[in-house]
Amino acid sequence: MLTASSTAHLLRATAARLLRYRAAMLLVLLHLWLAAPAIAEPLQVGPAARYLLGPSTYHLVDPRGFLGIANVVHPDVAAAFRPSLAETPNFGFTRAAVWLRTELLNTHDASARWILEVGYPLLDQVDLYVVRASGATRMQRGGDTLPFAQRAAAARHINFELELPPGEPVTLYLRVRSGSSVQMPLVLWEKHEFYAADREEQLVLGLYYGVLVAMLAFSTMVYFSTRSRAYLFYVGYLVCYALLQLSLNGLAFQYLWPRHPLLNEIATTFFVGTTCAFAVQFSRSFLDLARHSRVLDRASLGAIAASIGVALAAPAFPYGDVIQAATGVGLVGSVVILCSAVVCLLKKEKQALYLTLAWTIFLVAIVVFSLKTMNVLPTNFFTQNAMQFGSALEAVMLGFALTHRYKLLMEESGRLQAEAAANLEAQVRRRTAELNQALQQLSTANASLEDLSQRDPLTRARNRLYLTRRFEALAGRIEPLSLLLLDIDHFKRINDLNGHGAGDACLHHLCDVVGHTLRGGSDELVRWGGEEFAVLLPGTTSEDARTIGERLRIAIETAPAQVGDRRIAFTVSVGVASAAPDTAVTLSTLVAQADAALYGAKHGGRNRVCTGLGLPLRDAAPHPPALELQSGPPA
Ligand SMILES: Nc1nc2c(ncn2[C@@H]2O[C@H](COP(=O)(O)OP(=O)(O)OP(=O)(O)O)[C@@H](O)[C@H]2O)c(=O)[nH]1
Repeated sequence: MLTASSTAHLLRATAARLLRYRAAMLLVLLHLWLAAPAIAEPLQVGPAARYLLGPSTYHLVDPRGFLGIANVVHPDVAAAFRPSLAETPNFGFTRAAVWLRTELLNTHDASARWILEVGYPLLDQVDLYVVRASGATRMQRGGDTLPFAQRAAAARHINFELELPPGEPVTLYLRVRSGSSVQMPLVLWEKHEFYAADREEQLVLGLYYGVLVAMLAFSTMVYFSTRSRAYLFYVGYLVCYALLQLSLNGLAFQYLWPRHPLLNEIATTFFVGTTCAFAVQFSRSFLDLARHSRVLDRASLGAIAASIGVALAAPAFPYGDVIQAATGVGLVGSVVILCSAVVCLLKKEKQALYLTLAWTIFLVAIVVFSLKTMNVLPTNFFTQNAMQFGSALEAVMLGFALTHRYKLLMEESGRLQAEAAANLEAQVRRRTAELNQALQQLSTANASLEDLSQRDPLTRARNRLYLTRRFEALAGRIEPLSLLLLDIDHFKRINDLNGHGAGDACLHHLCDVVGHTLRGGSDELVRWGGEEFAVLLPGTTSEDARTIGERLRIAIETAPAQVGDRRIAFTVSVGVASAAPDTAVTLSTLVAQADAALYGAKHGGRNRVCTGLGLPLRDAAPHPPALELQSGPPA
């Protein structure tokens, strides 16, 4: 305790300093002394479980923070205290030490235990002096610069345990200094009620964080399924925002880092910065802002840079400086997001509607909470938890926004898939058609090659290969079959007299004449080699074959070839071979028979038709056969 003389000395020194540094303040104080109301009656603490002390407190602002308890209990200084009147005495951001004084009188229960709760968890130093009527003073320290374990009750708000002897007035002095805003929601609780209320509050907060965690899980899953970065930024925003809320309401200090008051101090400003950065980046990405407004996109980038600056400054600069910058950044970020959402909404971007609603709800919640803090709105469950309700609703609304976006993404992906499937189908159809066409061309080319391989290149008549295959195809026939062999008479002479080209022309001419003379259908002319031709006559008896041979001979004899300006007449000798119905015969046998008959025709004087007789049909004839019939002009 200080002596009276030392107190007087200290007061004089105080007054001198005030005079020196704050003359204006002194005038105000003098005015206050004159106008100060008499010290009110102590607040009577009775059977109620909870007392709001705000309206019954008096305060004194000590700008330099040099006043101690010994000074403030002095009647002269005590008279300078002013009634707070507000439910929550609020001094904003101030470097001054703030003194609060309230007087209590327990009129009720000797056994009751009391807790004094300071409901603003960010206050750095809160010293409580309990001054008994006897003058005995007891001091307790509190605030978030002390480890959490030093709190009287393990609760998120700063608190002190009090003894209030029945019938004895007790004066409480609270000295507060803080880098944060100095707000003093003071509540006196009956101890059991305090714990019961704390449990209820924890339940509400648990529900709130449950909503945030659910949104977090949902967005994380959607991010991994869509890889859309807007979801990632939203997840970042939710994590930082949840940590910010935990820091602001004291739960982070209670549960996450109770032994690290310094970390607690840094956390708030750090998470304001990161939350703001993620929120703005989320809105940029979500709204595809660069496409809609370059100005707002740049403003967003600026807000993000400032937010990151705040987060980096958090551990490096005093809390009191950074928190003010953080508040400004948070405000600018919110305005930029809201403007971006409204601009996109005006451009008929439907998903901007959700963002606008979400942010409006959040801002309304801030306003409600602020109005409650300013005592414009009453303190009740809703106004007290306005921020929690607002941000939970905001998170849900943003969840709607992301779900809507997810739906759009899925629709787009479905459309692209259907388009791709249709394209693929069309491509397959086109390729199949091309392939079929190529196959068709190939088969035509093959057929053409096949045809070419079975034709004589000079006369374009069929060749031996064709005859062989045709003959094989006739195997198992039941009709008769005949073969003629035609050989131009004295063809060497034609060549010699008219030239080889004229000889070729005669070969062509022969083919034309035979082609026109033969029956259509199955009769076929084949160039057998040189000036020798074969005619296959399926279903033709020996008799008919001879007749056809004779018709061909006459046609050739009577139709000379026209080669340039010359007419070249020539004749042919014809050998006929036949196989009876149902008899097996080989081509070589038939050819040998026809060749023998031709041999007979040549030797018989040429230009005639001879039929082979007595040949064994199954084997090749070793010798020229006897001739049955000779036809042609008289030798
Ligand atoms: N221009 C031409 N001449 C050919 C062709 N093939 C074979 N010759 C000729 O046909 C002639 C056949 O002569 P020969 O075998 O002596 O028979 P030939 O003169 O008709 O006498 P005979 O058959 O006994 O009436 C030869 O001079 C061959 O050069 C051809 O494609 N074009």
